[in-house]
Amino acid sequence: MSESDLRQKLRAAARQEQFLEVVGRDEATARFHRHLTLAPVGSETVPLSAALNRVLARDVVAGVDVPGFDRSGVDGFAVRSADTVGATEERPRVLTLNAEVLTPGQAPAMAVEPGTATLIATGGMVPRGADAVVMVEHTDVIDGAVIDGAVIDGAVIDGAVIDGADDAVRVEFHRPAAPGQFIAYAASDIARGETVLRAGRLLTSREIGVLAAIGRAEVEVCRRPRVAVLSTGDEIVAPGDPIVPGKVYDSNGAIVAAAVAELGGEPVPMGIRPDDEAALRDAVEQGLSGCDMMILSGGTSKGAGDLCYRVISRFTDPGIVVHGVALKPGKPLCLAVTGGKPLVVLPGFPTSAIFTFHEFVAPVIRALAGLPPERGETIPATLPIRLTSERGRTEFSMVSLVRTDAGLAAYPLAKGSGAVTAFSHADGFVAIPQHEEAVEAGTGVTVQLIGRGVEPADLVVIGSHCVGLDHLLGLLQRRGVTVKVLNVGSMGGLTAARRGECDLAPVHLMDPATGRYNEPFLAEGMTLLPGYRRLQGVLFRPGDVRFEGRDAAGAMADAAADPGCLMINRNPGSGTRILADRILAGARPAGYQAQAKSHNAVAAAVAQGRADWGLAIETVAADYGLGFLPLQPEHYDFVVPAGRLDRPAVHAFVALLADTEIRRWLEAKGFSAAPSPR
Ligand SMILES: Nc1nc2c(c(=O)[nH]1)N[C@H]1C(S)=C(S)[C@@H](COP(=O)(O)OP(=O)(O)OC[C@H]3O[C@@H](n4cnc5c(N)ncnc54)[C@H](O)[C@@H]3O)O[C@H]1N2
Ligand code: MOO
Repeated sequence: MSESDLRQKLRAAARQEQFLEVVGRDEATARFHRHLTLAPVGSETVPLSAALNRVLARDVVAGVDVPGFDRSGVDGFAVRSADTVGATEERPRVLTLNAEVLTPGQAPAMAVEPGTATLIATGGMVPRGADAVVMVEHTDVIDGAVIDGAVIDGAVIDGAVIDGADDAVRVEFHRPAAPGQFIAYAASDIARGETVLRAGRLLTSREIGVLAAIGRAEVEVCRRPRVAVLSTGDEIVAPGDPIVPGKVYDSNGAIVAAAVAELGGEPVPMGIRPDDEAALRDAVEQGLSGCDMMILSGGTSKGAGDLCYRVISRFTDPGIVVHGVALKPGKPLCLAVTGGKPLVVLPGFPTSAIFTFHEFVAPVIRALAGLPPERGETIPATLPIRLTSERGRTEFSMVSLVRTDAGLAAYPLAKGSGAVTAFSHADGFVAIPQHEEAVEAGTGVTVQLIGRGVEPADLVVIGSHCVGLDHLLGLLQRRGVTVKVLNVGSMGGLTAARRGECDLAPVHLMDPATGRYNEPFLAEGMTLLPGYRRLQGVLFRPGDVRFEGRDAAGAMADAAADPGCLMINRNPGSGTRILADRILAGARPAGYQAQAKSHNAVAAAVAQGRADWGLAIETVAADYGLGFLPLQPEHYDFVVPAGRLDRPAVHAFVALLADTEIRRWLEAKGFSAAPSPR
């Protein structure tokens, strides 16, 4: 490309198209629904064996009674209850046995006349005259040679005829029978003509059981709406393919397809298309022709190459009805309808994509699939930390809920719209109205629950992240201890421990005055469980002579004086930042303001050349193939808040920490796990 062509392209890309009109959530929904038929796309009949997770298309009315006859619920004797009145162990009532045995499936030939009883098995048809069944355990056969308990299954005397007054078999009844005792009357479960299941019901194993009980071999279910799912963007790579920096695995395609299936739709994955208008046009045409609905993601905002919206704008029946919603995440959402079919472009950012999917698209899929609208559940909680928000958009913050003595605390999972994990780790979200800029710590909020709601964990861990701890917690989970982890850094963990929000706060905080780790930070009543040590040092690319073979402090001093040698720093409040500031003693190397939030982020920046050096732990340097100059071991310990030490899950964790096998594993991973001199 010539330089002038390039300049022209740059100018065009820099002058971005604006959103059509940013509207509120309710207005966006109303505009979308106005052009849609929110009803099942059709129905089909399937065998019961294929009915699981389908949605019933019509009410099901029973054509038979269940049970279809008066049925005995026990092995015993069918009697007239009046004949047993006053029976006791000492003065039993004696009845004469009728000459038939009622096994299940066999219609009675004889009535139970006064003074008689008929031997009947569980599931047998109660004969005329009888109004109760007495369990065999509460009787004695006077002529024991013919009948004992084992006979009742029908094996021994099945078909045998006990006739003649001389041969009469008599049975003693030791307690009175209540009328109706152990009889399930015909139609007591399901009556013929009764509506047993209603349209819109999701068929689980339980509903399938009901259908089988009334003799249905097939059932009419809603046809699953076919939903084409397409990811767009030059940078998007299919999972399984190799990846290089700058590219991104297609998570939207997988999550949207799975969510469509969860909602009763049939996802039709169309893979990935690059930012190419013709390719996108073809894909949209193909998706719309074979499906009831199409969902794209990416390329809907203002960036160079955001083509989806342009491709869709050619539809005018009515085509795009919303482009831009006053929500965060989700602003660039594009909702369109063509040929009566919904056509949606979700924002590319994963959290934005899945959030807008659940807000705007899921209700439509449910309706097309025949499912009733989902009822949103809310729960009150308190914000433990201040939450800021962008004015002008209703902001939804994903939160993770933690139980405290004072109720639930809602921890914001502040990872931004680009994160993939925020939605999957969240228990729910809170909305910050569009005119508010912040919600202060301690404010009561209403949490809209997602998924299965709040699941209390046995062990709540809030604080600094470490791969060593990940391993320990994984072992605990496998031993049946449920764990909830929130990585909020050492300072955040300490504050959570002070408020009693966690069982363990992993921390690595050095007191700048004394150089001592963790202990100086403990508040009254807190206990410190000694963990292990991690070697902190300088990360650099192998072969960089500014660092290779040098001592860490000297190399840092020289780097700080060289404007061409870029540092990547850590966030204030992290243990590593405290260490860096202590060693730099007021020096401000180039790059000092760039603050990564984890050891891994420091390593990635150095490995990819966006920075030349930074401080992190040795294990991470090894993972990224980087050089490492050791500075000092830091203590990674666990703060236990007052009153939590005796919890069984904490005990289990303490036992793990003491396990020789585990300490050996930690040593092998580069952590120093020997009892630490303090
Ligand atoms: N100047 C402005 N820039 C942006 C604005 C704005 O108002 N003014 N809005 C921002 C908001 S809000 C969002 S959300 C994003 C969404 O942009 P797009 O929908 O155009 O999405 P892309 O630019 O294509 O991608 C954004 C981001 O997401 C990644 N991505 C895309 N597809 C996938 C996928 N299938 N799986 C995983 N990740 C995906 C992509 O690589 C980008 O990192 O725009 C802001 N910009
Ligand atoms: O609305 Mo975007 O989804 O803020 O990130």
